[in-house]
Amino acid sequence: MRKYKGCSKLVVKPGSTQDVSKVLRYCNENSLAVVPQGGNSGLVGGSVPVYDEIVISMSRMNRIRSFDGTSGIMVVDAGCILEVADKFLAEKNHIFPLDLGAKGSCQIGGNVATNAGGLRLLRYGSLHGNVLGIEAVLPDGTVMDDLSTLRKNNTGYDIKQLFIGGEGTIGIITGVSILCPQRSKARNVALFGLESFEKAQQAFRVAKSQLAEILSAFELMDEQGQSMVEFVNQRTRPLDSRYPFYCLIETSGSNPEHDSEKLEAFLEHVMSEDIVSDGVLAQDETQMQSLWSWREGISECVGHWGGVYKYDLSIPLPELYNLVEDTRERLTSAGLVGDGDTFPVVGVVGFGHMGDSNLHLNVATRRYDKEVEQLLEPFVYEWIAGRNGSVSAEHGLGLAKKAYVGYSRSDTMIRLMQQIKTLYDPNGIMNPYKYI
Ligand SMILES: O=C(O)CC[C@@H](O)C(=O)O
Ligand SMILES: [Zn+2]
Repeated sequence: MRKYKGCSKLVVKPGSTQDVSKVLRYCNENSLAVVPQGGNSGLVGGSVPVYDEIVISMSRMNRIRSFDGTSGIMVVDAGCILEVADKFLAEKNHIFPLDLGAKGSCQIGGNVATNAGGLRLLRYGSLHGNVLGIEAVLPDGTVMDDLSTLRKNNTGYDIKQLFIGGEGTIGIITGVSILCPQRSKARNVALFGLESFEKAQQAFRVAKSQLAEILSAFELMDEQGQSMVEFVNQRTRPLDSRYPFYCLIETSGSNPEHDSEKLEAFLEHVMSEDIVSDGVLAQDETQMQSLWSWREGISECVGHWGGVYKYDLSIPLPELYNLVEDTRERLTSAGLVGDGDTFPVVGVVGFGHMGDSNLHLNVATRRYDKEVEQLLEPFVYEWIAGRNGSVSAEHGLGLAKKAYVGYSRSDTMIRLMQQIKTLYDPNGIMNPYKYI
């Protein structure tokens, strides 16, 4: 996205928790600010050094420490790449409970520090539930060893939760223990086109009741986003016609025949009821990946023209797509959207994890433009606050939303967050200048 440019004279790459501890102790004693960095795949600038902070890269701490096949609990170093862990688990008939487009480069420590949501949350829940234990180094070098593998542990405040989504502001995660589900025997993917967002909601309702326990993803794409993927990747569309909306659903269950019958029955039902206009069911793994690529490709393809204003928002479902329409209308009526170099905006795209009410609003531009930015912010955040949504559903706050946390959190909660920050990091060395 190239929006945030970091600036640092020093990158340190610790090889162990003890190394991290020594580095932090030294930095704390000498008031040197640090930025923990995982795979650097975040979208809100959370791992970017703003002035001259020392980057602490976790890439050398990349081991899988242990896996227990009976409980499904895995313990990894923070710098372990998500895809490496998932491939390891595949051999053991398990999966990592989190999956996202950047899996080939993002690191588990970063995923946990940002409480990444991703494509499987609908089925497996958030990291707040799946992470069982954390090993972290506090700013003064103390190692907080809470690498529990217990599923139940009701012994007072659950401190590790502060590190999940804490964005490296109170300490550095060095190890994670996580509950990994059994890999499903059957996986199916279908993509379908719909005439309206109202119909997409109806399809979701039917999917939840008919596919129930096997539904593992319900994703939304709009035509603007799909036409960008088609243009940038030069691909032939999976459906013969174009529709204003598309949904991708995935099922993961234990019985291949039962699951495909269920999905076929679902498709038949929604098509005969005129909820869905057309649909395709992947016949093999290659086709499943191909259908997923129409969804996963959007994030990158929207950046093809130069810049993207990205918003990651939680919105009550019935209102979810209204924001895209309102934003499109706002920028269009200001004369900023169109073909040709004179228009800064190429298109306004909405997509996301519909099953989690999580919208990704992306405004694709030819350049970063003050007028566009002023029309977008604080408009988008005010719009969200007016609907009791969240200004960050799954990407975190980082630098991008530093000024906007108040749209989703009360003064009391912000004060408590500041007090927690001061308690853990009295010298303010941990990932400063970010949201807190
Ligand atoms: O680029 C975005 O706005 C979203 C990225 C990611 O969270 C996704 O769901 O594809
Ligand atoms: Zn997402």
